[in-house]
Amino acid sequence: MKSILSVHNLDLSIPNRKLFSNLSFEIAQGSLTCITGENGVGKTTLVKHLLQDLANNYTVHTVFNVKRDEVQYVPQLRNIDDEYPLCIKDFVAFGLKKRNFFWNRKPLNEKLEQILTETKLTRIKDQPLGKASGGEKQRAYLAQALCADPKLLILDEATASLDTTNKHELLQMLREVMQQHGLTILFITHDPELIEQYADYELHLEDQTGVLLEKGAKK
Ligand SMILES: Nc1ncnc2c1ncn2[C@@H]1O[C@H](COP(=O)(O)OP(=O)(O)OP(=O)(O)O)[C@@H](O)[C@H]1O
Repeated sequence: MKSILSVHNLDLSIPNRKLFSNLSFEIAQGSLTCITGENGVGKTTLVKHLLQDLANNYTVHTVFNVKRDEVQYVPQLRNIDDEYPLCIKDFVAFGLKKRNFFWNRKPLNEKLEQILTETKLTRIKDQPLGKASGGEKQRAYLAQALCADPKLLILDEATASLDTTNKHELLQMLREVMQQHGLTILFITHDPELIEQYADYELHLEDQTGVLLEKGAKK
């Protein structure tokens, strides 16, 4: 197994509480791993800590086979209210890396349209994101993250507010884009049905430690 991330004997505390003690696990490249555990166990804190180590090149407890700008984190909460003015396409385009002053618009536009197609947003791309449904918003967050060409994509409770149909649609989409873009995905969730159907692995966090379970989702 080629790992994209390995964690060795990590201790992690917040003020007045130890979240993890001697936590060790590896994440396989090209896999979809669900991170599970009770509310407050430390899933989000762990992910944020790993990203900090990566950004600071701190390799005592964590070894990454990606660079920080190859990782996209889609957070649990966003401030997108009904009045949010940007249309879906413009919101998604924020993910494009336009570092070069002389960047050529045509390939970037083609890439944007391709990602809008993959995330089934083409039909509604000119509508305001603020008026989009929960499922459409999640697809827009995913599309924006894909525009940055990540190798590792981390989604925090992306299905929490979605109905069953939309949850399955998002996970099916994730498996498709995973293959098309050669991605590795970490997906924080509480949903056992989604884990059984779509995860290759489950990293279950409990009692200050974690156990990695093989799930073997359909490829
Ligand atoms: N900066 C901080 N200062 C103090 N406490 C914090 C801080 N960040 C997180 N916590 C606490 O750490 C614990 C773990 O929080 P975290 O959000 O990582 O849990 P989680 O497993 O992602 O939970 P959920 O499933 O509810 O999203 C919680 O009790 C939270 O209140």
